Amino acid sequence: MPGGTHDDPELAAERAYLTDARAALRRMREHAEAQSADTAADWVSRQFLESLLDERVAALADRPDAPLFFGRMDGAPGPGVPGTLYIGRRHVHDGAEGRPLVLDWRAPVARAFYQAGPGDPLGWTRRRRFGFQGGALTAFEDEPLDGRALGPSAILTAEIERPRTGPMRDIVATIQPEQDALVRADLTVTVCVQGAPGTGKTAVGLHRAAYLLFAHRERLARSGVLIVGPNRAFLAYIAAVLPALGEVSVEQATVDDLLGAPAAAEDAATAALKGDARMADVLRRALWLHVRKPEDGLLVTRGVNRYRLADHEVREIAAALRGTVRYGNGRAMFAQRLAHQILVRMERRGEAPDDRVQDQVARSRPVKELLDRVWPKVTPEQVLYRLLSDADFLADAARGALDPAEQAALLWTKPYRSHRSAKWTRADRALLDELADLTERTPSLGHLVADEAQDLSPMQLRALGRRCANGSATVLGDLAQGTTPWSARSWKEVLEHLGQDGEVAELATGFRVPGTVLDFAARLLPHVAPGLAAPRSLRAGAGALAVRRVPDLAAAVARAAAEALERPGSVALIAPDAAVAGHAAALAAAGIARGVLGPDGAPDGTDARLLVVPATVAKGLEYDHVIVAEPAAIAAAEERGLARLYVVLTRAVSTLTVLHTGGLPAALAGRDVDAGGPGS
Ligand SMILES: Nc1ncnc2c1ncn2[C@@H]1O[C@H](COP(=O)(O)OP(=O)(O)OP(=O)(O)O)[C@@H](O)[C@H]1O
Repeated sequence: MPGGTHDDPELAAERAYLTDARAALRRMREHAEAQSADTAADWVSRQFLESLLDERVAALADRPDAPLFFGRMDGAPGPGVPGTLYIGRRHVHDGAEGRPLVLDWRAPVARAFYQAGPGDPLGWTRRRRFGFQGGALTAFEDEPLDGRALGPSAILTAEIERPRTGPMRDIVATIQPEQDALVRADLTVTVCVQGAPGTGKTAVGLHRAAYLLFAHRERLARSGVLIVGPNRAFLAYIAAVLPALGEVSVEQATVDDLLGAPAAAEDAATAALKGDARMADVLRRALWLHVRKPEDGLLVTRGVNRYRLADHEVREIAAALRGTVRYGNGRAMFAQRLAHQILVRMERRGEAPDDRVQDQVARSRPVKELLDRVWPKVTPEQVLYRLLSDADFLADAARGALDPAEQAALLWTKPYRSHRSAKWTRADRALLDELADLTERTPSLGHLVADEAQDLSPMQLRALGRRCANGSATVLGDLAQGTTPWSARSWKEVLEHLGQDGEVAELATGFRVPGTVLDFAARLLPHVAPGLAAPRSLRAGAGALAVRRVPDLAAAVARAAAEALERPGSVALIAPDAAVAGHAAALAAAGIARGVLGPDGAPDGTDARLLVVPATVAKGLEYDHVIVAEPAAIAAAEERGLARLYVVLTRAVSTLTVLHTGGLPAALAGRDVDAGGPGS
């Protein structure tokens, strides 16, 4: 029901309202700018106040490209709520009377904009959505909430089909009811979202972070919010969403950023074994094997006096602590408890030592020597080094957890000279993190969002779980897009490894991928995730798919790229990793400007509209036009190659062109595919 043409008086009234709201925002900003930090009592407070005021002024900027409001609700919702509400990215009020002109989309009353429907209008009679071009209000669309069935929203469809240029955009104007329910889930609740490609999981995770920061600003400002994504390209792609929603203080990181980048690679089977949750027990035992049974007592001399603890007393103190506290704390407590017993001896002799004496004894040479024999200081690197290089030590630590063949697989074939020269792999990094936590507690954040979580190993999930142990998490992913040998088979297990109780929700409507393309990719589903239902797309996508057998791949790629570049929006050629350099060179030779994403997802600095993307980096990304070169080679390149291909085939917003020379993988082939689509 699109409404509002250019000379419509109602559209003119809405434009006038926008002008008023912009003027009010300008006044709010001027007011904030006029505030002074001079009232601060001291220099430190002044600095703090100045930065707060700067932040406030920045938050009140009127971004010309981002509409100040995008929706309006009319009706009689109940006492205390105005009959008309405008919903936007932030609160705007009329300075003189404090009258709200625009309501932040995250405010509780704004929920109706996303949730009200003919079945449950929540007291409202009409929802209006606004269409903008640049910063100008150009159209509106009304949806009556009086029981009549709603047609699809033209503004939503236009928003989805708007060509992609640059990084991911926010979706505040068009969040769908089932997405909104996840975005607004309570801070205490861990939400786990299973969703097919393009159902908006990433968007939901980012908007949930923004919502939680609004609803629990103080608490989360203290404890922090972290977004974890699969690689640099993905983080760069999503980086602009939260700042556009006014949230600049959310940390975004890859697992490598958190745990340390790998310095060596290893085979998938070993990595999978190291990522297995059984390693947690092995590591715990390996660390505690360093605590030895005390053989001797303790003799402390102070001046002419000597104080003695019998060997059995020392043993009792060690035994009481062993395994009940973190290793590092245990060492400190062992020293203190020994010193305390010495103090008791002193008191028995009529002395009156104070706490300082206990500290001195705890730091004394005899206590230190005993500590080094019984409860030595060890670093995570020392423990893991020993575990991976000393077969007997590994056998002790892994007894009952790993069989002999698994133990043999863990040992380095060529051990490093020392723990200092060891080159740690990505899986080792998670083990080191576990050991660090067994030694000293990892601080917890308030909330953690983990995207593409299906790819994380149990040990990596445990590492993330530690970082939200006193908070909650939003876990996002798709079991069908699991491409690592340790990819999750069930969300229940993922939540268990993360250490969080959570509800699993499913998003079923695809917003990115046109229907014909999604149906084509879904042929792979029975092979990659047999339990999952085929996703359904919001858009039919006639003419969006072309699958061509070609005699000369390089020539066909160049032709498809040139055709795609004639259309608006971003273009990607996704190819097997090993073929990326060849395609990049061939395109350059054909005179077609292109950028290349590196193996870690870092762009090469060129700003060409066509990007050559290695298949293993494409996860989470999207482009208007996607060309996939040689799907069979993508499928054959790795153990879960069909899942990788499923990811690759679901990156397109408008068109997908699949080019192959030697046939498609059997799982994908069908009689109807070598025809039609873009450019035919
Ligand atoms: N409610 C919505 N309104 C408009 N666009 C939407 C909506 N939900 C999702 N989208 C768009 O659909 C696309 C896919 O969203 P997103 O990347 O969050 O999906 P995803 O489920 O994480 O996909 P993948 O599994 O492939 O990583 C994005 O361009 C996003 O902006």
